[in-house]
Amino acid sequence: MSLLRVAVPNKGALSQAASEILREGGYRQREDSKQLTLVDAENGVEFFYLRPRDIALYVGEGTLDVGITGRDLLADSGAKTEEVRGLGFGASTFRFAGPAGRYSDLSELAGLRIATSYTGVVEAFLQQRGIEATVTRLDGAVETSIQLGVADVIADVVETGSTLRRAGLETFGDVILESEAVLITRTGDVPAGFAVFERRIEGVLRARSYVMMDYDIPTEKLTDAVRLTPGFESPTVAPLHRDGWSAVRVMVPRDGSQRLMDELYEVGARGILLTGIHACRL
Ligand SMILES: Nc1ncnc2c1ncn2[C@@H]1O[C@H](COP(=O)(O)OP(=O)(O)OP(=O)(O)O)[C@@H](O)[C@H]1O
Ligand SMILES: O=P(O)(O)OC[C@H]1O[C@H](OP(=O)(O)OP(=O)(O)O)[C@H](O)[C@@H]1O
Ligand SMILES: [Mg+2]
Repeated sequence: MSLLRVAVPNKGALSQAASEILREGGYRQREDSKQLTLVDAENGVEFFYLRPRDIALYVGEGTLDVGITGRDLLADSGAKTEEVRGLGFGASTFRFAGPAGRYSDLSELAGLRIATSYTGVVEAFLQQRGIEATVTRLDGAVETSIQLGVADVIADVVETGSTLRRAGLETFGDVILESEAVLITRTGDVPAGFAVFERRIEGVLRARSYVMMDYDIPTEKLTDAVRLTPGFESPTVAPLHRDGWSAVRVMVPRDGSQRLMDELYEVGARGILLTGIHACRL
């Protein structure tokens, strides 16, 4: 049986979290950050540790079946790939920035020199808005290019904004693009073995964002309680040995689960328990 070939970021902001999600999905991951490939024959997958910027290219060409990369890098590459789903980590925005207080509107970009590592994204954005400006590609540390007189403004990844602040810069204009880590495949291609891989990743994401809730409730209040906790399909309800009471077991979103416990208590639920989900298939 042929192995599913999966590209994983080898360095940078996405690398650790990408390996973690795969490990939680039951896949073997490298122990040594210099290791470039790893075969997990038991699970039918071979991992290739590559620069996230190159991953869209390999997947677009069909050399590799699946990849984890950033939505912004994917957009910049112009590769023929499809975003299967967001992965809930590596969130960032892509913004224009200039010296603090200097610019406030995108219309001011006309005629300026813009430095960026994402020329594909910036040129497409400018074209779409009908703005003419000079775009210069730099590999990194683009914030410094203004101070060095190479550019008037930059377009770069902003996460906390602290790199910009330290360089005396601030963002202006609309967000160019919102990014996060994404799972990609080649456009129009569903590789063999991908369904299982995707289900495992999906299971990890669900297990991270949901918790299991158990509670006991007077049966006459069951309808009210189930309205608060509808679950995915429907909650499991079992009779308690004590007459007139039921036991409920249901998955609920982790966010807001404490408030939900308060509300259930108000409705009459008792013995309310929250437990983490280690893994799941839905
Ligand atoms: N704080 C961050 N800094 C840089 N990239 C981030 C950050 N948060 C998320 N990302 C995402 O990580 C991807 C960039 O990958 P890249 O390998 O260039 O990471 P990097 O941290 O810039 O690594 P390096 O600078 O060592 O090459 C993009 O998709 C970007 O949106
Ligand atoms: O908003 P922040 O939380 O400060 O993060 C954003 C900064 O992090 C990245 O740089 P990186 O460290 O990857 O260096 P690079 O520019 O050399 O890629 C990015 O290019 C920004 O400079
Ligand atoms: Mg970087």
